[in-house]
Amino acid sequence: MRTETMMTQWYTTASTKALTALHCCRRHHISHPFHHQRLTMTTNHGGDDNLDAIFKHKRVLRTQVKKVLKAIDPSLRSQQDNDIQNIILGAPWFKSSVKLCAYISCSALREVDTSKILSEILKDPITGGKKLYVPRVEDNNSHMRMLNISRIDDLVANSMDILEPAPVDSDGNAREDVMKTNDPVDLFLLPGLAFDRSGRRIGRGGGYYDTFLENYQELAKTRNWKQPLLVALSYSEQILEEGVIPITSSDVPIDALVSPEGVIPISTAAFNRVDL
Ligand SMILES: Nc1nc2c(c(=O)[nH]1)N(C=O)[C@@H](CNc1ccc(C(=O)N[C@@H](CCC(=O)O)C(=O)O)cc1)CN2
Ligand SMILES: Nc1ncnc2c1ncn2[C@@H]1O[C@H](COP(=O)(O)OP(=O)(O)OP(=O)(O)O)[C@@H](O)[C@H]1O
Repeated sequence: MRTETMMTQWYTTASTKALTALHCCRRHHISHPFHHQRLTMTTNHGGDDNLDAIFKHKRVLRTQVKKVLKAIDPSLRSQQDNDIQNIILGAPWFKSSVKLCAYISCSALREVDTSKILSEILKDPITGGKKLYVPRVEDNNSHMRMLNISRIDDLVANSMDILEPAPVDSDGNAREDVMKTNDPVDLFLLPGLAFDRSGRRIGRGGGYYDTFLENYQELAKTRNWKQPLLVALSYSEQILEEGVIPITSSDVPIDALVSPEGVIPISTAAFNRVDL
């Protein structure tokens, strides 16, 4: 009873903070794009024994952020889409990347548009020198693969209405799975619903990305590869105040955020990229 009351209080305070953060974002449009705080995120808020409360709180935050995203004026959203994509296209860490994993944005989900970035990568895959891998959900067990595509036409809508590649290409050959390749991925462009400036990220609740990233990081470690830079794309309204996003030990922290105001480096890896 006492624990329940305490949890409800914590949960209510956190929700109020989240709403305040959302309102602040909307009014002030984030005035400090470069936040020089290094990432030290090994503990979680409340511990895994509070898992139910954490998942419940994440669900509340998802609902609130979705509402805010739906309320953004389409022309302002489109402006943010352009700004974010232009920042990425002009960034040295993007230009120098050779093997990338990126998401195929879904406008119905109000995700930051990636179409311009994807077209640029796929424009001239031979001379452009970049290889692209995109998500394909395999089952309901949080299992996602990243498969190679070389043309936007390689994509078909899945049951969730998100475009994804068929497992085989038009010639009937199995698409390359990034977990089975011999070279490291340098860059992940990640979707998400909410973020903070310390690297916390909330996805859509499937656990797909966290599971995938943990497996990929493990693979990179066993092969002695440099870890990829994990960069999330975020509308200003999705960056929440510190202390609002609860995390568990399964949540993989991001290295940097790109919002219309600029790149926000977070981890030591991001700060060490002198070109960031
Ligand atoms: N563009 C894109 N592709 C992606 C992801 C993503 O977040 N964005 N995923 C990242 O995991 C995986 C797919 N996971 C997804 C999980 C939920 C929903 C979705 O439509 N959720 C609804 C709520 C559904 C419900 O609660 O019943 C929503 O968010 O409104 C979509 C994709 C792989 N591909
Ligand atoms: N109360 C709960 N107890 C244990 N596991 C849960 C609970 N609620 C949800 N989960 C599971 O935890 C996993 C991860 O959820 P989480 O909220 O971390 O996802 P996410 O970070 O939004 O997703 P993604 O990694 O795809 O972006 C999901 O597979 C979900 O089914």
